[in-house]
Amino acid sequence: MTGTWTPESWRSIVDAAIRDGKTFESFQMPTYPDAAALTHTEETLKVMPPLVFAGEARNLKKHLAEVAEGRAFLLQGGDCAESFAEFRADNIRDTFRVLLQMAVVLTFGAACPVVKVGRMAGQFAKPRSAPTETFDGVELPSYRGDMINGPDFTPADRIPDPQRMLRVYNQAAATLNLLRAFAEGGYADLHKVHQWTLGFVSAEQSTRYQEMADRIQETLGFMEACGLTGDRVPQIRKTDFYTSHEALLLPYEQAMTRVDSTTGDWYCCSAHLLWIGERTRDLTGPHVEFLRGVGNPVGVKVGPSTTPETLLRLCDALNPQNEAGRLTLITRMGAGPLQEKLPALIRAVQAEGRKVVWSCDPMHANTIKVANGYKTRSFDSILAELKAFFAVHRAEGSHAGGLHFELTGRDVTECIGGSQEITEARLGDAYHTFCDPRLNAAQSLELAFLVAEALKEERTRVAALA
Ligand SMILES: O=C[C@H](O)[C@H](O)COP(=O)(O)O
Ligand SMILES: C=C(OP(=O)(O)O)C(=O)O
Repeated sequence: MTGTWTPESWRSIVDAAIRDGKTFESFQMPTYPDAAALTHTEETLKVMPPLVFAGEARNLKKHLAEVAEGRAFLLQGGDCAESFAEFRADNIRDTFRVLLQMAVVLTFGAACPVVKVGRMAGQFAKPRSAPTETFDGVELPSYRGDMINGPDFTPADRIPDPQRMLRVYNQAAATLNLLRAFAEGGYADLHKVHQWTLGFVSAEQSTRYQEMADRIQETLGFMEACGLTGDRVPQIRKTDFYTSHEALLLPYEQAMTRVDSTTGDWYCCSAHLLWIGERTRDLTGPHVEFLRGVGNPVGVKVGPSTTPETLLRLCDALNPQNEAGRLTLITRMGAGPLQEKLPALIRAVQAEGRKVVWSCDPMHANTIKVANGYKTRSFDSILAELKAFFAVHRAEGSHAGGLHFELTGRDVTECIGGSQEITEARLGDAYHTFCDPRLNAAQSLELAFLVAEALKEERTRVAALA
């Protein structure tokens, strides 16, 4: 990856592969049947206002630099796949609220600043394990997310339609508008910590949360008595909230890429942070080529097959200046493989002094299909991977910097276990995901309390060594 980067330089990689008999699908992108309609959509998007400003992406990078240096923690989460059908204000609010609750549990429980990033306002394209799926002897192209084709199992719905990108743009703009209003317009005021509770959270989680909220309320009272009011400490009244998604559908991401007038650098203005998935992190592939040239903070998923050598080459390609906050490595291996593979990866990164954020996605290596046909994940496997992540980083003297969850603020039954004891038999009660199973709000909060303990322990240990 040493050639000149342009927003479209990824295309020459795809074109060369197509000449060798590959297709867009080889790179988890669709072949659009109507090329003129695709071009028209791209040209339309190119002149639309950006969804985020480059300055905001730079602010996020500064916050992530604090994470990379061990002084803060990253919480990233949201839907597996956002959808057109579930686009409603209460869904956005509930996911924002559970992230806010988790962040407050982590911040207060571990006395650690938390950088909040939603898998929201753009997470509409999905890589798939197989290009087609078969039901009752009928084979159709796989659903690839609402940005690409439709979820209904009909030939018409599964045709890739570029118009969907425009709908995504509009939905992302409206979602972002509401998120900004929640984050800055009073909803996220810490004085409201009692009001963020969710009715269906178990009695145990609820009591735990209320007790913590009481203590926060008391602390705020004390701070106010000392003159530290919301006017003087804006973080009490509002919060920073950022957006992210997998940069999978490159025609869309390219069309959303703009030159920042302040710095003259290119930024992909569809979200603050973009990541490359496990299936598309090929060093010579189009996704790495595209993201290497934009100024946003970027992430890359790191599965169990990643070797130390590959990881270092990804660092070279995506963070050649070794800038803290630019690159987040999101491991997703499962507890067992993580214990086996992560130490060597951390050591390689440490030996070369690479500045990265280490985050853990405990969802994607823990997907199972159960007898009744549902795809699910067990709370215990998710927790086991999180514990292994903290333990390995502790053993290697490295900062376990963040978490990446597929979650929703709704009371769904998609993952089994947790204190609600969701069983396989209950999965069908409220299984609404468009792709992979998400933690519900109660399970998310339960994990946040457990992680706060691990984080507090890490911070106490580091403080004792200082
Ligand atoms: O979210 C991640 C992937 O898109 C998802 O796990 C793929 O699911 P599949 O294996 O059913 O294609
Ligand atoms: C597809 C995803 O994950 P991964 O690339 O790790 O499989 C995802 O996070 O949506």
